[in-house]
Amino acid sequence: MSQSGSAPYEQGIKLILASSSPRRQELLKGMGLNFEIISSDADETVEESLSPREIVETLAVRKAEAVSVSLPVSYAPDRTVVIGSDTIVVLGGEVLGKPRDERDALRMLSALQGQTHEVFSGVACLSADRRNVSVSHRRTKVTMKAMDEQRILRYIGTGEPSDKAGAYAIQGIGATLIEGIEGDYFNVVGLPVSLLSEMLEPFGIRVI
Ligand SMILES: Cc1cn([C@H]2C[C@H](O)[C@@H](COP(=O)(O)OP(=O)(O)OP(=O)(O)O)O2)c(=O)[nH]c1=O
Repeated sequence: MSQSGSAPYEQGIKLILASSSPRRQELLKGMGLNFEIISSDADETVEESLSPREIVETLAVRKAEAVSVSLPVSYAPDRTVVIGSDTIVVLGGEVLGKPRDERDALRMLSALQGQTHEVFSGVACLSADRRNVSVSHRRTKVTMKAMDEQRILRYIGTGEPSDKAGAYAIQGIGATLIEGIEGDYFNVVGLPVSLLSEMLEPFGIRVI
């Protein structure tokens, strides 16, 4: 996937996305950057006392660190930057991650319908030697239309909710369930690209 002559390789830096999320891969591609994908197998359990911001930032760092420690020696640790990210949905203090099964998706969507919730995405950028670490997050408010159970079940039947925080995808059929948003749309999809571009600059990676 890496190519010479394209950012950030022209700057002599390798970029790695520590994510198996197709959404994050597409969004990073959309920034015009060349990168490699190495999925992280980091444990995603966190202490219940953490705030939403702390959860997404902790997990973003954990995912990036898990990949950085497993890199082969051919990656120059001071010239390799790893990106990790994590997204959660928060409704009235309750954190909603990815649904365990369809029943869990029904529970989540029944709670979210007709309400405004928040989506938090954390982003971590770190040099593979872990000398430079940058971590931040964005928060977006999303209002979902009121829906009856039949409509929710039909949406679950599309299969779209299964691997998405809060059991919906704003970028898919789920868009038709959304009344409005306040804040960064890309943050809801899983990667706040505008924030990420600012975070990459101190690592010598300029998007434009
Ligand atoms: C709210 C919402 C979430 N999502 C997705 C983004 C994330 O992929 C997922 C949240 O789960 P995450 O645990 O953040 O990410 P992941 O397991 O998919 O990928 P990885 O840990 O390897 O990076 O929910 C959407 O695609 N659309 C949405 O509207």
